[in-house]
Amino acid sequence: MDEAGTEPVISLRKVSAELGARPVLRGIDLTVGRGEVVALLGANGSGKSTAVRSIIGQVPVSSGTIELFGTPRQSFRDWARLGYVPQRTTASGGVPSTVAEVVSSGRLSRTRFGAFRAADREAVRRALEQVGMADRAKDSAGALSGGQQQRVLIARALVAEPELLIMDEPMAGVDLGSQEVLARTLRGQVEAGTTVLLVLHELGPLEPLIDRAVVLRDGCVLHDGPPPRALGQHALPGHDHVHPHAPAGTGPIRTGLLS
Ligand SMILES: Nc1ncnc2c1ncn2[C@@H]1O[C@H](COP(=O)(O)OP(=O)(O)OP(=O)(O)O)[C@@H](O)[C@H]1O
Repeated sequence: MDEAGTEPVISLRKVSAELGARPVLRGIDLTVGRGEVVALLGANGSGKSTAVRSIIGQVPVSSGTIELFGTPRQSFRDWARLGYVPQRTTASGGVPSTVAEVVSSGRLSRTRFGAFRAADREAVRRALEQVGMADRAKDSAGALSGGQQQRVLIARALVAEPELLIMDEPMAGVDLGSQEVLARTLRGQVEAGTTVLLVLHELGPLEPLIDRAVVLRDGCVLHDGPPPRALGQHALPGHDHVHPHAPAGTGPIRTGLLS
């Protein structure tokens, strides 16, 4: 643990990244302090996913520095301290596995030599309970609805009891019931002191939990401060965000994301 209590959990300074020949992040600064809940907002293609993927090392940066828990990302090894929920793909990944198996995979970083003990099995049960999926543990992950799969992916991130949770659009394509479960789960995490960085396309039901919002536009930070009021309320006509997971034919979702 950080003795001083002031060291940021995530720190990006002047980070730039290119995908192919395209500059996607253009010198962004982003700091997340211990216990903070920060929303990363912005229009489609503004660089939100690329920013979080650069933090976890999935996207190389061309300049700037990234630190996790005060350690330069290149030398950071303590990945069990971090839980990551990617932008939703299927929880089963095409491989037939049960809900309990998917969640157990998130616990490997906490086991000794991969051997599961009673405490690990208990952690899996608890994580599934947190997301309201304890009764589905033996079901095939591929047979679940999108919202249920998202709950399983969140349980997989929580099962290692991370200090930092990074989630890429956790509410995307998730039904109202699951959204409420996820908001409640996240509230529990925040109350327990977990630091959270969330990519969102609107604040929605998570708004009361958000301490600060960072809005990206075209790979640059447009706003860093209190969550802009208008952002959650679909307020500004003409500022559309088309969600990649939106069912065909639903049209753009208006979010007023200063795009
Ligand atoms: N593998 C890739 N190769 C080239 N360009 C890419 C690649 N992945 C993403 N991009 C481009 O990078 C830009 C930023 O993408 P990114 O996914 O970070 O945006 P985002 O803000 O998360 O968008 P969304 O809200 O749609 O998820 C987009 O213009 C996108 O087309």
